[in-house]
Amino acid sequence: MIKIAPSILAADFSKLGEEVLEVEKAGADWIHIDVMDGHFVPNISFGAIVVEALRPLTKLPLDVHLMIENADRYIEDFAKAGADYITVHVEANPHLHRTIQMIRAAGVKPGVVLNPHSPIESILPILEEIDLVLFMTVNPGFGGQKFIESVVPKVEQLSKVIREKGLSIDIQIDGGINEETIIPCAKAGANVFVAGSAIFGKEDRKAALQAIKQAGEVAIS
Ligand SMILES: O=C(CO)[C@H](O)[C@H](O)COP(=O)(O)O
Ligand SMILES: [Fe+2]
Repeated sequence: MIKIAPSILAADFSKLGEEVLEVEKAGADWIHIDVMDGHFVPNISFGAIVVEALRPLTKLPLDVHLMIENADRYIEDFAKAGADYITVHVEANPHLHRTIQMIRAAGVKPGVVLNPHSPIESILPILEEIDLVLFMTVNPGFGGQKFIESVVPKVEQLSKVIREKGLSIDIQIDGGINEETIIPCAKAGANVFVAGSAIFGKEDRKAALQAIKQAGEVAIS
């Protein structure tokens, strides 16, 4: 089953609550929340208070993508704010086991993120500990960038490993997803798709979201 997670990074921040409600009504499965610190990535977005503000508005899972250094220091804050998933970058977290255990201990589902150039080998030792792997198909930091197709074979490889090990792990793709780029990713085994500009950048969010979802479903049918 294909899940769509609109990224609020591309929403109108002056009416963020309404934007979230609109994509929920349009059929969103998760809400993707991009946290950027201006260190790990060159951009600054927002912190846990935004998660806390959105939590009472929706029952959808809040999927918090931490593009920050020292993630351990902020896990408790995001958990208390109401995150359902917290994903951390392998490139920014040298003590991944500890970080993942902290997320789990805080009652949140942990996931790891790989930048487009990062090999899947770096996460094989912790596959049993996580609920989600996120493949970046752009370099993190900004919305609206072009999809990097060379990530797709990595998705296929990991998907095979997960199947062989009999694990139940969501594979998420983030960056440049639209109704065309979702096709090779879904075929490669991904099942959760972040889309920012391809949904919030469109007048008719429902039509945009449903077109992306349907393209993914057709690809795997
Ligand atoms: O993590 C991100 C950027 O670092 C965003 O989730 C991603 O860029 C979504 O935006 P778009 O769909 O417009 O590419
Ligand atoms: Fe993201």
